[in-house]
Amino acid sequence: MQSKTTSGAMLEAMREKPPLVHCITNYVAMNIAANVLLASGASPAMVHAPEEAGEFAGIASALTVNIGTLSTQWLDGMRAAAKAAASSGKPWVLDPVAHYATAFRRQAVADLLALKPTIIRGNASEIIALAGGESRGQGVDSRDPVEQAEDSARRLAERQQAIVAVTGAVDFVTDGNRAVRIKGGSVLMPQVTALGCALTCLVGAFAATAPEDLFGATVAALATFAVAGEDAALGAAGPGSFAWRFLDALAALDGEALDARARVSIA
Ligand SMILES: Nc1ncnc2c1ncn2[C@@H]1O[C@H](COP(=O)(O)OP(=O)(O)OP(=O)(O)O)[C@@H](O)[C@H]1O
Ligand SMILES: Cc1ncsc1CCO
Ligand SMILES: [Mg+2]
Repeated sequence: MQSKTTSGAMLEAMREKPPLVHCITNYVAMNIAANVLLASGASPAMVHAPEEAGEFAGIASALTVNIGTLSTQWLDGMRAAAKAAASSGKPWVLDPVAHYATAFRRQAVADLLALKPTIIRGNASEIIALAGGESRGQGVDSRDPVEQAEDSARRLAERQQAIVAVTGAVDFVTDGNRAVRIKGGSVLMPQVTALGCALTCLVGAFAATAPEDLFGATVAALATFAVAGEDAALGAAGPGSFAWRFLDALAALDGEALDARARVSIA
């Protein structure tokens, strides 16, 4: 890999010193996202009220913002938190859930992009639309292959000066200059709601652990999901048993196994 420290070393470092991760995510995702962070060794806190979100972002080591179940109040909290994170130089991750669906979401994402997220994580339909292309997404679900979003991701990364992660059957990460693909996971993953949202929070956790290598941190989070997803699929009878097996697989994964099994290639 291209980073100085490996994905596995980052996972071990996170477990050694659990980072406090400020997550503003949606109602659907809050529980699974918090459990994903705990199983991976991070310390999640779901804080969205505008009265406290800015203050809390000052305490946490990284922020993640997800517009899945948006309201005006929540958006106020997101803006306050993003401003606080940006002004104190902390990494913050944007998950632009279904931003193409309504005028309210489009405006919200434009406002948040102006606050310069350090990392953007979305599915292929979201990233294509964010770069100005025609996406086939339906609500929160992607209907485009990741390969089709790769050029969009590169353009978006250059325009925003951010790292862009596109997830799907084969994930893609770019900073506009470098790019990698990550294989793994399971077809059951998009059958379990909010796993992508939970992954966005985990990207924040790795970014908090390795703020000096945000590209490597993003790859580490995606590789962690890819390997744990393969393990969880082994005995799963369907999405229900996959979901609990996935948490167990995350908790059981160690740095050595992650490095040995991560399938990351330069794109
Ligand atoms: N067909 C697939 N095969 C393997 N892994 C997959 C597949 N589709 C998605 N994944 C994995 O599922 C995880 C979530 O990515 P996905 O693209 O489904 O997010 P999302 O659409 O934002 O999800 P949500 O909105 O439900 O939170 C990622 O780790 C991704 O690699
Ligand atoms: C189903 C759903 N609706 C709004 S957010 C969300 C979680 C997956 O993105
Ligand atoms: Mg999503």
